[in-house]
Amino acid sequence: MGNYDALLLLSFGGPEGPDDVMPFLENVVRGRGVPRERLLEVAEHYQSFGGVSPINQQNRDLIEALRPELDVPIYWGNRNWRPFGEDTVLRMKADGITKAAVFATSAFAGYSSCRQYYEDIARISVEGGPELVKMRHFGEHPGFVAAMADHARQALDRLGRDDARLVFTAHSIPVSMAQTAGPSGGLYEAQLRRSAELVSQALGRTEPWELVWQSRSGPPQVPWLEPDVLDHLRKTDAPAVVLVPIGFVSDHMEVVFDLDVEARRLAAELGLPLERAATAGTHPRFVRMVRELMAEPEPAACALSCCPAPVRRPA
Ligand SMILES: CC1=C(CCC(=O)O)c2cc3nc(cc4[nH]c(cc5[nH]c(cc1n2)c(C)c5CCC(=O)O)c(CCC(=O)O)c4C)C(CCC(=O)O)=C3C
Ligand SMILES: [Fe+2]
Repeated sequence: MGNYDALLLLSFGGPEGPDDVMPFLENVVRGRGVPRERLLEVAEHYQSFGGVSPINQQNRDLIEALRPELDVPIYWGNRNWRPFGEDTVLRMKADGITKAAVFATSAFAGYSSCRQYYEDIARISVEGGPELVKMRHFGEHPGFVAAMADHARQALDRLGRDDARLVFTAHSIPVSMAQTAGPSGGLYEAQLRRSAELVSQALGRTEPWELVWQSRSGPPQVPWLEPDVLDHLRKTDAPAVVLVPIGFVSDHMEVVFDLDVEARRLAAELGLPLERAATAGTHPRFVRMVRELMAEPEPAACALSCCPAPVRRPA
């Protein structure tokens, strides 16, 4: 395997109990101008799941699935909650790790999905500690595509009808952030569309699919990518829908709340047959992809001008 002596799984982090929820959310939105009401609403989503985000267990499961695949130690650190990346890197240094591949749990270009992980790497890196090399975007990698296609197929089978439409979903982001994603802009959406098309092709489908957005945050006066998945379901002429959360790598809170609770409830009200495809999670082909990424030539870091941080607004 390449010349890495460890893998660092770098993730978002999430609360592990009711008392963690508000401090976690404060970490996430520090300086990002997310209105208080939105924060309290999202806190309720977490509290309705006992204050526990599924993302941490998902990451633990991914690490267990990766162990037999890799011949180097695997470390885990987060941006917004324990185990914090800062602490993990100190352990890696103490263990004598010199150069680690960084697998960020986010597949596509953009500030939130890519640049912010570079910022994390810069912040947590320490003198005499491991060099941290971020792996490339993987939303169009055959391993990711095959895992998503497999899960979409299973959801189609559960629904049991061949007239269902594939409706891909991804996290909405501010329009300004979408416009500055990638070296020449628009790369978040462009990569998502290519990935969705590859999944559709892998299923041998020629029917049209759609890409819609979910989990909008931020102040209402700032435009974010649309249409929202719920608005889309209200208007769709599709006789049945399979939601494919292509923009997420595991079934975390946005997926289990915004899709499995909200979208499902709406579909039931509308009488619209709907299933949700699983995310890549620990699909064996996805797990193998991590090893394949580590065996590739060391990826060049994105240019610093790429996916700039949004202008900060006070809450
Ligand atoms: C593109 C994207 C991804 C996908 C790529 C990736 O996976 O990295 C993603 C993932 C995630 N987002 C997550 C959670 C949150 N995101 C928030 C807020 C925001 N997300 C944004 C974008 C994205 N977010 C943006 C532009 C904001 C506005 C504030 C800001 O500019 O930062 C907020 C604040 C409250 C609110 O929702 O308003 C929370 C709690 C969790 C953890 C879930 C769990 O606990 O299971 C995960 C994996
Ligand atoms: Fe988010």
